[in-house]
Amino acid sequence: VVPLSLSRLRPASQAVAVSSVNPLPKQVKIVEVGPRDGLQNEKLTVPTEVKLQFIDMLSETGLPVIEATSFVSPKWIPQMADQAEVTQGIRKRPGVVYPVLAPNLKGFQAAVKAGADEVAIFSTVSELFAMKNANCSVEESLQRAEEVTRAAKAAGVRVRGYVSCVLGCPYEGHVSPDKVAQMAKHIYAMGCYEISLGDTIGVGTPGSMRAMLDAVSKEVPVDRLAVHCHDTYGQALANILVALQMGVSVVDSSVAGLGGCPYAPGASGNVATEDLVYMLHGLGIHTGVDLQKVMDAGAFICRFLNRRTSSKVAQASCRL
Ligand SMILES: CC(C)(COP(=O)([O-])OP(=O)([O-])OC[C@H]1O[C@@H](n2cnc3c(N)ncnc32)[C@H](O)[C@@H]1OP(=O)([O-])[O-])[C@@H](O)C(=O)NCCC(=O)NCCSC(=O)C[C@@](C)(O)CC(=O)[O-]
Repeated sequence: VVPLSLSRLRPASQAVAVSSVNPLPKQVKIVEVGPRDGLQNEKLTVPTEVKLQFIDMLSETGLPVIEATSFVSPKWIPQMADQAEVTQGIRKRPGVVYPVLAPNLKGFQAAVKAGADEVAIFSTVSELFAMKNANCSVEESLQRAEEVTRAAKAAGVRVRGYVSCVLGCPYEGHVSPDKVAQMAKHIYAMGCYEISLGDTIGVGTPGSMRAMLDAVSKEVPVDRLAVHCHDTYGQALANILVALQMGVSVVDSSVAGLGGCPYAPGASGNVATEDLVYMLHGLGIHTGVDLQKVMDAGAFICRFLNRRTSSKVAQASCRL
């Protein structure tokens, strides 16, 4: 396990020009990643019927996208071994999309067989992270992604793309915004309809988020970008606010702040969906999401996992 070293990550310290920002979006699409990113790192095996009840509860909240599971190797991520049963068992609510992660063609084919109507591919800017996370080089991860996007196009399946470690890598430290921009451009050109920029280890600041989005939005239209912020250093909401100010209107989050990549040592969960919704509604931004129902889903899964929610909003609402 390589510890997160602040000196190697060189957090950006440039001034953020908040006075010259764009108006905030009127509406934000929230991509709930709790059932996948949220659960993939949990030691306790969550039974399929609990996962399905969790997803069904999330389906009732107004969330438009719920990433349900991942078709990765069960040897690598045992928690996702029931990917086909989960995909088949969801009570799909009309209007809600249920993407699944597909790291390679084998995963894609299994996902389609199980009835997935959207998949997500992933790559990264870090050679060491690619090796730890997917046992391949960055180049190989792109080849796999290319195979998936080609097969998806032929099958009429939409593909979302992730770029990981966009604000820092647990193994390589500082990441150049230009490198992220080139990777995002590459994945976008493959045919992904949206590129989610992952601060996998949550080391970004509003300064580094701004610098990275400045570079990426020169290569990919900003309305095709999403941000995916882990909250390890408590910067996620601030980083998301900067992204909104820069025109991003799609944000990934995880109910109860669950999550983290098993191959990103030291990283904590995603920004909590409850906290994100609270902030967005406070800014007058429409999400279509019912906060109380999200808190109920968070309480349900936390009860099962026997853990305290990481959502500050859920914690506060219990005290009130
Ligand atoms: C990518 C692989 C599969 C390569 O795994 P590998 O071992 O290098 O692949 P392989 O092709 O040599 O195959 C080895 C075995 O795995 C099987 N296999 C091969 N592919 C599959 C598949 N799709 N589903 C099920 N089984 C599969 C294959 O059939 C074979 O089985 P065996 O012959 O040994 O019995 C592996 O490294 C893996 O599953 N890694 C897990 C990666 C992962 O899930 N990471 C976490 C998600 S990414 C993330 O969290 C970041 C993100 C997206 O949230 C954004 C952010 O925060 O930045």
